[in-house]
Parts: sequence; structure tokens; C-alpha cells
Amino acid sequence: MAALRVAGRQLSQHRGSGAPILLRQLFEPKSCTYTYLLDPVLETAHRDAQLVKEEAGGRVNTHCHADHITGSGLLRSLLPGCQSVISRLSGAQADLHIEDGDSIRFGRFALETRASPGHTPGCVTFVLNDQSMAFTGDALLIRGCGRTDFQQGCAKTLYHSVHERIFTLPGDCLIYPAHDYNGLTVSTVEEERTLNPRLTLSCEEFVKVMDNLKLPKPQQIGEPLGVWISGSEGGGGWELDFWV
Ligand SMILES: N[C@@H](CCC(=O)N[C@@H](CCS)C(=O)NCC(=O)O)C(=O)O
Ligand SMILES: [Fe+2]
Repeated sequence: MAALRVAGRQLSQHRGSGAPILLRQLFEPKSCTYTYLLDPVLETAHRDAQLVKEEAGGRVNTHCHADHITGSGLLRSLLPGCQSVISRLSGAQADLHIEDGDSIRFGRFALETRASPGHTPGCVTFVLNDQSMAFTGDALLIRGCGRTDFQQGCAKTLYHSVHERIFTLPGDCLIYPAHDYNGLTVSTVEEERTLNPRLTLSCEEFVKVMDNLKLPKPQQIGEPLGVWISGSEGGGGWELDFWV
């Protein structure tokens, strides 16, 4: 976590309840990876560098990939009470495994888990319960998307994931990806629906583009990618609702 820096923070008005949530966006420059801290307690807004150490909460991962060494195991030992969460389909180890439709509650808020495979089979997108923001991992990047040429990636699957699970969110829903290579920090569903050069193509054209990206393999072993969620107001931590 040492290389992480605070790239930005934002208060989002939680639709309907009037209660804002604090979002901090942390950037690891070598692998261009974002980690997000979600804090439902407005009074903690002054926290900065020590923020992660001060929080007892959980770490939820959007996916597991060869170019990311997840720090969740180390963080568990450094932060008592911290638990790691990842999708069951990722095949990765974690304290808790989640599936499509599972809801992770923290404070007054919750993150809905939406399966969004294609970049990897286990990729998920986390959507805040008022649908004001979505953490898309490597499924949808700003004006791009995750590559599908290794670790069981599938371009057709990714196309359907983005169109059916992300582009169906409200147009003003903020998009927070796991990486950005061009200095961009946030987008919206409407922007990506209309301006994303890959995802505005037909499925057939998209598959052709993805099959010919010819990207070099990721060079950088990165910090973990994912979302931190802080403990609830009462210190009761966070919990998962499994809807099965
Ligand atoms: N040359 C870059 C490659 C980074 C890369 O491959 N990123 C992945 C996401 C992390 S698994 C990706 O899907 N990129 C899509 C794209 O269009 O860039 C580097 O080594 O940093
Ligand atoms: Fe990835």
C-alpha cells in the first residue's frame, strides 16, 4: 500500500436518503491501478494518509489477475478485523466468496455484486445501492475495456456483460474502473454508452477489435485492485447478505 496515493475524493449524495458517502480514489502509478475507499461516516472526512490503518472494515476485489498480487492476505494480518472478499468464480482465496446478486452492506449503504465476466470468468462489478456509482474492475475502463486475450478471457462474453450489466445502469451513474493509463479518473454510464470506442461497436466488430489488440503483456506487478469499505457508524463492521 505504500505506493498508493490519494488521486481524488468525492462526496456522493446518496439518492433518496440525503446522506452522503465519502469516496477516496487511490492510485498506484506503476501499474496504473485504482483502489477505492468507501466511507459512510461523514465525520471521518479529515482522514488522509492514515485512513486505511484507521478503518476496520473489508476489502472487496473486482477480480484476480496475474499482474496483480493481491495484498488482501498481508492486509488481514496488518489490520485485525479486515476481511477479504472476492467472487467464487475467480478461484482465488479469500475470507468470503461472493456471487452475482450478493449484497455487501456497510453502514447505511450496500454494494450489489453484478457478475461481469469476459476479462476474466470471475470478474464482478460492484454497484452502490442507489446506483450512483459502479466499480467496474477491468470489465469497463474509461473509453476502453479489459483485454480478453489471456487467462480465459472472452470478448463476446465481455461485450454482453458490459451491455447487460453496466450499460443498463442510470446514465448518470459514475464509473470507477480498476485502471486508467491516460490520467482519467471517472466517467459515467452515459459517456461510455455513447463515446466508448470499443463498446459502441456491434458485438461482431468488438470481437474482431479485441482479437487484434496485440497488447504487450502487463509489465508491472501491481498492488491489489479493489474497493475498501469502512466499518459502520456503530463500529459493527460490514456484512454480506447472500441472496441464494
Ligand atoms: N502495457 C500495459 C498493459 C496493461 C494491460 O494489459 N492492462 C490490462 C488490465 C490489467 S489486467 C488491460 O486489460 N488493458 C486493456 C487495454 O486496452 O489497455 C502495462 O503493462 O502497463
Ligand atoms: Fe485484470
